[in-house]
Amino acid sequence: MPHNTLYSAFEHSTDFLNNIITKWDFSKIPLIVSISGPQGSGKTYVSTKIIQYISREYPQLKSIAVSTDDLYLKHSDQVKLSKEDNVLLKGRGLPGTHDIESFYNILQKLINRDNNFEIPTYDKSKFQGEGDRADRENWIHIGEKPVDIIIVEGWFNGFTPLVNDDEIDLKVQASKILQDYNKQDLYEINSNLDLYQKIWELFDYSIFFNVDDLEWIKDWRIEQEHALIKIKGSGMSDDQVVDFIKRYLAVYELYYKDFTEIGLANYRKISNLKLKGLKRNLKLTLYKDRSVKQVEEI
Ligand SMILES: Nc1ncnc2c1ncn2[C@@H]1O[C@H](COP(=O)(O)OP(=O)(O)OP(=O)(O)O)[C@@H](O)[C@H]1O
Repeated sequence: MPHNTLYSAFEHSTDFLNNIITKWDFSKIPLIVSISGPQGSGKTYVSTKIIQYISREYPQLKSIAVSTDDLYLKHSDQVKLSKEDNVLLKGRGLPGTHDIESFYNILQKLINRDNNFEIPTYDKSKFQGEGDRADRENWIHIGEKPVDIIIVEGWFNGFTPLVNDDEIDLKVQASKILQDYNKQDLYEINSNLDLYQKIWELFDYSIFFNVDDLEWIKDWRIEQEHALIKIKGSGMSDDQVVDFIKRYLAVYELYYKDFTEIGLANYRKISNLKLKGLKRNLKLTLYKDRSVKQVEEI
């Protein structure tokens, strides 16, 4: 593949995927690809373009994109969770705020090639921005034809928990951001993350965005909010954005560096011999303008 940094993240992603799609035996099992990257790095942008590309280049294949955001807890369940002490779980976003069982069951249905069912989506504008599951007419409807390619987009896809509290304590010692939080709260996030591993294990391949400076997330998020204010007339102030992003930064401090070094750790057995030699992760290191600085397959 051309490791050309003039190519966009989308072009690198489709090069990577072409290699897999042309060898994949779709009569056996659908292909599940994770797209992971920090807030604002371009996951939705790239996923959407990939889906359009697949329907153009491989019209016989049916593809869908789902986001882990779609499986946030229903508003009533998030309200219950927010009443507990952990400040990191007050509001949607972090490990522990998703309906993991439903998420897992949906992926299993897709793997089993079920048809005629629906995948929930999430409406962030409900309850004055607190969000809730969207109305049923806005869910993804899987029709008669089962799905061949599933893109699963999520900001902490593939993150693996630290093995014990001592490891977390070491991270806390090294991070000012983490020192603002109660250690028990961090331990709880870590055990919540453990519950997502069975979902990550269903991912066959992973494309992820690596950034050199996590401070960019704030600027990207501020940029998004300014765009929203322009369109809708309201949105968060810059200070509110900084406050909002703080909880997320704690999770990056705990797991991001480790994840970007190894990529997706566990995986479903790939039955197709033709695919055995292919690396499972496409790591795209981005510049702040989201152009590609470095391309690695790991
Ligand atoms: N490669 C790109 N070229 C041009 N614009 C881009 C590119 N990638 C992303 N954008 C723009 O940047 C903004 C953020 O991108 P996007 O919503 O895809 O990020 P995200 O990672 O899905 O963020 P979040 O986790 O907040 O949903 C969008 O306005 C998008 O159109």
